[in-house]
Amino acid sequence: MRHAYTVETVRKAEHTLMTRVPPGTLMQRAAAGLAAACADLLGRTGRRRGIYGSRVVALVGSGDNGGDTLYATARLARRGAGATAVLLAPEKTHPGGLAAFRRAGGRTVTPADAPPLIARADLVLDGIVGIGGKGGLRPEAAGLARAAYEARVAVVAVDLPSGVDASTGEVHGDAVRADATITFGTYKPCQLIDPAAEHTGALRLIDIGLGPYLPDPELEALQHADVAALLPTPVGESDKYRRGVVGVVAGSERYPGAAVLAVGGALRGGAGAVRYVGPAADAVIARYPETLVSAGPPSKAGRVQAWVVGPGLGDDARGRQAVAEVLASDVPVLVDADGLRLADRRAIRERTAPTVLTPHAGEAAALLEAAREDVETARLAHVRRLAEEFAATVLLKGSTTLVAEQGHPVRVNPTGTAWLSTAGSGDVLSGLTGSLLAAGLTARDAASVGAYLHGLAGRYADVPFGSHELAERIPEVWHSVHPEQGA
Ligand SMILES: NC(=O)C1=CN([C@@H]2O[C@H](COP(=O)(O)OP(=O)(O)OC[C@H]3O[C@@H](n4cnc5c(N)ncnc54)[C@H](OP(=O)(O)O)[C@@H]3O)[C@@H](O)[C@H]2O)[C@@H](O)CC1
Ligand SMILES: Nc1ncnc2c1ncn2[C@@H]1O[C@H](COP(=O)(O)OP(=O)(O)O)[C@@H](O)[C@H]1O
Ligand SMILES: [K+]
Repeated sequence: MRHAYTVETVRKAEHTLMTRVPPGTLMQRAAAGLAAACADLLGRTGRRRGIYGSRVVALVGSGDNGGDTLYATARLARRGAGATAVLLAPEKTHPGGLAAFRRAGGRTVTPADAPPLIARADLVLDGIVGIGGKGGLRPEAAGLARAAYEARVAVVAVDLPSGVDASTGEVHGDAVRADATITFGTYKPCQLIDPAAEHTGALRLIDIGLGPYLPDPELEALQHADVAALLPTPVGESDKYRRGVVGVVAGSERYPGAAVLAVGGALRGGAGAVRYVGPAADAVIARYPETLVSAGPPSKAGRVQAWVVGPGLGDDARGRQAVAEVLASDVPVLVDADGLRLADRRAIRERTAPTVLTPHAGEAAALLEAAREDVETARLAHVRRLAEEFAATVLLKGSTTLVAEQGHPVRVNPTGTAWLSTAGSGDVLSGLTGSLLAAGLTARDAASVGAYLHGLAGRYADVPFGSHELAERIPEVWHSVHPEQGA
């Protein structure tokens, strides 16, 4: 599991740790890790395939982020790199870092003289601001970031790409675009949540001894081992009912395909059986003959361990009634797509069994009466608000999928690809996640494991793919996560 913390928490932990180690220790740990990571990178990608003779340009701001950068660049200079520091605030530059840099033979220049040096560099270190940054980059710093981007030089962000909001992943104004980010002590939300995560590049954590001083995480991201431990596995005495039956209420005369896609996802999520309820039974059976189908209302369909309601449901009276019946049940319910529009807000809030809502940004905006772009630019705040207002587990889809439930750290999905933004891919996700719910995972685990597997399926599928491909890829994905199971 990867954990991330906001600036406030990082500062508190650092404060405690700093009282227990000699002054300057943490910065030296950070700089040593940073220099080693840059050395690796220069070895692999620099024009000279190594540190000696390489050209390193450090962009140095007024705080400790600039200090880390100067100490690290001094280390590279001592190993033969030609090092230049662009000082954005010469009179406020970290004095110890600057002295070390000069002793190592580094030279300093003004921002005005920097662009040609940046264009010829093998590596640019972004030490403009770290966790002390406020708002987007100031114009002078923004110009340097642009010069590096336009010259296609490799950029390593020190702690985080300067200009992004460390605690929320929001980006207000100009920010550095890094190829790699070397972060210290713990991950920060900006490295995991878009739009800031898009600026981060490859991410590496340097241990500076902060771990014991950090509280419960504010954000977490599952990794393969976490997902493997959560995947449902049939045991000796399992039968289809014990493995869980998932009911799928989806599709309409107009959108039969949504039913097929949701059922396809559900068949791959580990439940023992899939029960389909709705008017698209013929299409479902034609593709997946193992589905149990019924044409009547959900309340007459027989027992299930979890319901999925909404994909392609349309918005007529039948759909509305089906959503109400499902919400009135005493088993976990996942509400997606049209279901989100048809569901009565109070009925969701008053449920005692778990409820998972899976809106994309547009649906989330409608639920919160907010603007879509506000949801997209401040995903963390909005997913938390939804979880609170609806007293539900909320999976907010999009470029970064987030799962929020009150009283728990928000989960960030680390898998996925923009190729998933194709019609019907959300239907597969809802079926898959509902199946995990029926198999007995908690709402939060089902949502985060569903998003994880779905995201990997998108990465495994040959592009460009149609959404039906995603369900077919799940066994392969399952196997990659849990090598003793799956394809
Ligand atoms: N604490 C620790 O134990 C450890 C911390 N470590 C390191 O310290 C970093 C945090 O250092 P920090 O607190 O000095 O803040 P930092 O991010 O360098 O920036 C501060 C200055 O930047 C300026 N500025 C602000 N916004 C700006 C903008 N938009 N555009 C341009 N400039 C802007 C503003 O200056 P102003 O001009 O307003 O006076 C402000 O004072 C952390 O990320 C990590 O790298 C490691 O060594 C490990 C141990
Ligand atoms: N830019 C993106 N990067 C990664 N994943 C994305 C992106 N855009 C959308 N997705 C994913 O694609 C799926 C789309 O779901 P949804 O919006 O419900 O589409 P549909 O309604 O057509 O099924 C979601 O899983 C979402 O997280
Ligand atoms: K930085």
